[in-house]
Amino acid sequence: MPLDPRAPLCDGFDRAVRYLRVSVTDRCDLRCAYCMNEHMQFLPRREVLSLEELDRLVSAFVEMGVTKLRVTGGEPLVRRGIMTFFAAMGRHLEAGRLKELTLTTNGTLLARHAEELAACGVKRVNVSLDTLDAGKYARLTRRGKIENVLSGIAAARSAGLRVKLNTIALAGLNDDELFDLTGFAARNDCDLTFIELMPMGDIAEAERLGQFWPLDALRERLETRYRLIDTAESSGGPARYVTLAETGQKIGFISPLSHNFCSNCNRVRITCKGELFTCLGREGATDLRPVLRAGVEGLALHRAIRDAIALKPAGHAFDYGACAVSGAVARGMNHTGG
Ligand SMILES: Nc1nc2c(ncn2[C@@H]2O[C@H](COP(=O)(O)OP(=O)(O)OP(=O)(O)O)[C@@H](O)[C@H]2O)c(=O)[nH]1
Ligand SMILES: C[S@@+](CC[C@H](N)C(=O)[O-])C[C@H]1O[C@@H](n2cnc3c(N)ncnc32)[C@H](O)[C@@H]1O
Ligand code: SF4
Ligand code: SF4
Repeated sequence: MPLDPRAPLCDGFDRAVRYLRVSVTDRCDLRCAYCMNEHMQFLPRREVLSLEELDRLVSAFVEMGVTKLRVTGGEPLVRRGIMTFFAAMGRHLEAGRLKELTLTTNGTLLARHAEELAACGVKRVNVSLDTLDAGKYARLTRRGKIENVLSGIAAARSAGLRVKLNTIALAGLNDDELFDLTGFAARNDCDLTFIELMPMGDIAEAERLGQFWPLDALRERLETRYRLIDTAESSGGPARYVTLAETGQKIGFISPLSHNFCSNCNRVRITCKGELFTCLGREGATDLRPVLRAGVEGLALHRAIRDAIALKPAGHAFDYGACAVSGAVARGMNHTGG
């Protein structure tokens, strides 16, 4: 008897998968030093799924019980026609199948698209911003202009979108800006989440080790100025939240290295080539593109997705020793979508 497509997607560790992250392009208008090589080679266009194919693929996951969709990349807003994809996904929100449609962006093109995103049903956006210093920003991103991100954040707020800032904790880069970043988030009514740097992509080991700033140390520094109140709040993601007693603002910590959260994982990822990665921190994917392009989706696609998720790994193996990184993944974050 055919399996009910709405039967919960579950892995071998009894973790229900309800959250899909889709990397709609591996391309980006920035070249953040911790994410990609300066001379990054992007995928040839023929390898990338069309927006119509991505729609069919994502819709299969929605039919199978995924309720949260995050669009990411590369930089999702550089993909031509991407607003038609958001508009198309809006139909799943209207039908009540999706509870949340959202995106993670570097913010450079947000000013142009914020109103339209809100019209498609997006309620909040995550904007990556690691420094408030224009010079540092230009160096870190190897080309970015911080004013574009700042106007993107302002436009998102004017469009009624809730903004969460994502900041990678980077030793020697933003460890002197902790209170500036916290103050900026408070003044602009943004949530703020700090993230530990993961060993992914083509970055030299010594550079990774030098940049890593564990969030326990960041938290200790935050405590020199604020009283941190732990909260039980969860967005279903890996972040743990505190409230700053003095300002009432919410600060999140995503600590894959120092506090592994894999046992509660609820997510899988698809790439713009149609690969299904069931774990961000492991090599190995299932190629769904041939099934999708054979025009036999329906049951065959559902079965391929279900079989892959059944084999989802327990978690990553990232570790920073005193002088070596282990468990690193060669695939860049822009490929899988962060
Ligand atoms: N190891 C690991 N890191 C993750 C995972 N999901 C997100 N992250 C890290 O957290 C960063 C921020 O993720 P976001 O895109 O803001 O997504 P989120 O934290 O799930 O978002 P919310 O829905 O706001 O909770 C990513 O860029 C990754 O660095 C995951 O499944 N595993
Ligand atoms: C790969 S980007 C894709 C979306 C968009 N371009 C952006 O920057 O928000 C998603 C997130 O991954 C984070 N990221 C990239 N490389 C990382 C790494 N090695 N460890 C942890 N997070 C990383 C970025 O800071 C960003 O917040
Ligand atoms: S982190 Fe995002 S903005 Fe920076 S290079 Fe990677 S994909 Fe681009
Ligand atoms: S590393 Fe893998 S198992 Fe752990 S939270 Fe991320 S995707 Fe889930």
